[in-house]
Amino acid sequence: MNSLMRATRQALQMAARSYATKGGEKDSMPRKVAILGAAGGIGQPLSLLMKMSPHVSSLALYDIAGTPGVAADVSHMNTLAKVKGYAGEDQLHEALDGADVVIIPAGVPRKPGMTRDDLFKINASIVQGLIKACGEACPKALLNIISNPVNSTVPIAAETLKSMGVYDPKRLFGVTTLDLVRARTFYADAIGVDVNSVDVPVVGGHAGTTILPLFSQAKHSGQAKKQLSPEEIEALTKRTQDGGTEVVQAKAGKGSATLSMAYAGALFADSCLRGLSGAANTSEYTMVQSEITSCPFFASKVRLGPSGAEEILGLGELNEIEQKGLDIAIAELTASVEKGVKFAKDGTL
Ligand SMILES: NC(=O)c1ccc[n+]([C@@H]2O[C@H](COP(=O)([O-])OP(=O)(O)OC[C@H]3O[C@@H](n4cnc5c(N)ncnc54)[C@H](O)[C@@H]3O)[C@@H](O)[C@H]2O)c1
Ligand SMILES: O=C(O)C[C@H](O)C(=O)O
Repeated sequence: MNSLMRATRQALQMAARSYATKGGEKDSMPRKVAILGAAGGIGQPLSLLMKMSPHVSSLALYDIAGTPGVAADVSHMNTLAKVKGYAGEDQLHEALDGADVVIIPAGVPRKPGMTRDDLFKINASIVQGLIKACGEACPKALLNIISNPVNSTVPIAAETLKSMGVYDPKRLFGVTTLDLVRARTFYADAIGVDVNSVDVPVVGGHAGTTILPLFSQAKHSGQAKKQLSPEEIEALTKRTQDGGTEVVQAKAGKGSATLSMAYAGALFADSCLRGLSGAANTSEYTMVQSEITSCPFFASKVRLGPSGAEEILGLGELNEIEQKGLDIAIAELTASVEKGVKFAKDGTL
């Protein structure tokens, strides 16, 4: 195995975090992962990365079209997972049947000048339809929602599953991992330390000011080359909140983050799989149904286990600026959650 392949596989093993199960043994459970929207900008590299995961034995690639090609391509990789492509709605249930984890990057991305909420009109129905199929075909699967606006699509998913009588709040996740990935990268660059040693909590939601990095709680090892001023922290906060827009503008009409999102989505899905297998110390920041703030859905650190989100951890101590940011985030996030719930209940767009 050459060094690039080894490094990539190691990265997929969650940056060399332990993959021992509680009993200290390697997981041997066959795990099925389904990706809905697998032929898209995120879906294709995400399919590649999940095919490289040592935790996936079966990979179902679903999209409205284009998946036979993606599946044929990815299936030639000499890694564990057996790959099958599914195209069109009449193959959706088969794709989902027996899935342990379903990753959903289906839907339209932003163009310059748009907010994530501008995607609501199209993506709300797409997510609702796909979640309904999940509720029918694999109600016990862990659902990883990537489709924007995440602040509304997660509550839409919850309401849809509730109306079917199969909602388990421990099994529904909004994927906010890209915000963590960005905050770590930007912070490590700013203070001049090894990015692998950096940890920055990012809580709240996944749009603009609802993305709240907590740099006062940032950790790293090694000697920082620079101490950051309050102005520099403010700029880092803004850059983290606007990370998605930075990519949308750079792509100039050709979509939003796909490669970094596929990486982030693979990290999160991999943690879900390790949690399912009982791996110790598995936690991620993710949006879940939550009581740690007044907002019914909120992203914070969550301990993952065999039943999904087993513990929602608190926010820790916030400084005065972060506390103000939290108040702003909660107000905006609550409105987006309500919008999602209303759509799911009466179809209001
Ligand atoms: N959560 C995050 O951090 C994050 C990051 C980046 C992008 N996103 C979001 O992810 C979504 C996808 O982005 P992309 O760049 O991959 O877009 P894309 O247009 O490249 O791909 C989307 C795919 O979804 C498919 N699709 C549409 N309707 C579908 C349906 N009913 N069933 C199955 N598949 C369907 C399309 O055919 C397409 O292949 C967007 O909403 C984007 O805003 C979220
Ligand atoms: O910004 C977007 O529209 C896509 C995604 O939410 C991101 O953060 O990159």
